[in-house]
Amino acid sequence: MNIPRLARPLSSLKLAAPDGLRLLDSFISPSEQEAIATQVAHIFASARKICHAAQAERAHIPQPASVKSLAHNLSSDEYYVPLKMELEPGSASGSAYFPKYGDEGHELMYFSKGTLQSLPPFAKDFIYSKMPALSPLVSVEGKWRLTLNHYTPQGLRQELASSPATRPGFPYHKDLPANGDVTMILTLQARGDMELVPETDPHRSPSQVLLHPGSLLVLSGEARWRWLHRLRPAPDEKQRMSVVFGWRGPQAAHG
Ligand SMILES: O=C(O)CCC(=O)C(=O)O
Ligand SMILES: [Fe+2]
Repeated sequence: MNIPRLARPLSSLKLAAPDGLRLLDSFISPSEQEAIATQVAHIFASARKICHAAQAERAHIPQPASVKSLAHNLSSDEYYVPLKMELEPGSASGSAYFPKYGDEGHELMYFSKGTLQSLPPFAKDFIYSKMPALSPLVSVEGKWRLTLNHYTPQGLRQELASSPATRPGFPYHKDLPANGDVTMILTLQARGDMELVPETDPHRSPSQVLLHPGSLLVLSGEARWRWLHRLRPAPDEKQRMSVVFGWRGPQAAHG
């Protein structure tokens, strides 16, 4: 295979890593990170704004008590807002925005259409310019899905109180089949502490991977389909964002 070797095999990976996991440190430069982070922050800011306006509108419509209490009982995981955002002139991208996805401070958004053309411009540019480096594992052709994660630290240190801030994590999961055969996680702004366990032995001590800003973690094969991964909550005041690309090849057997 023509895939670049692990840039940091021993210091970033502790314990045996699953087959199909590759960590590409410094996959993009600091200025590329900055440019992508600006775009992702802008998309989240627009989503919050649209959501806020829609809630304000709903608040003006009197709701029966039964509806109100039902709404309060909804698990936060089930609450998402479908959005159409015009990210480039003349074309609207459909997405689903979760203001709180599990842990407090974790916002998630995915772009649902599954085509390269429906993704925000920064994601298309990234795929066209950077994916050739992953050939032949991944190619530009095929289906693309994009998930954006935004993790805001909670309980920021006050002048007098000394409770440390904690950045939320993302609990153990396996990416949905709809996310395709290869998952690629681009880390922005702050380091992520990832842990992985085999789904058949979830209580064993996890393999650990440090995701440095600018790194790309590639999960395929065993690592994609047979292992679970999570991001540990971190005692850190820095916000972190991740851009997760899911790719399915044109010949893939899965529907
Ligand atoms: O934020 C991360 O690094 C991981 C995100 C993730 O696992 C996902 O979006 O499925
Ligand atoms: Fe994931």
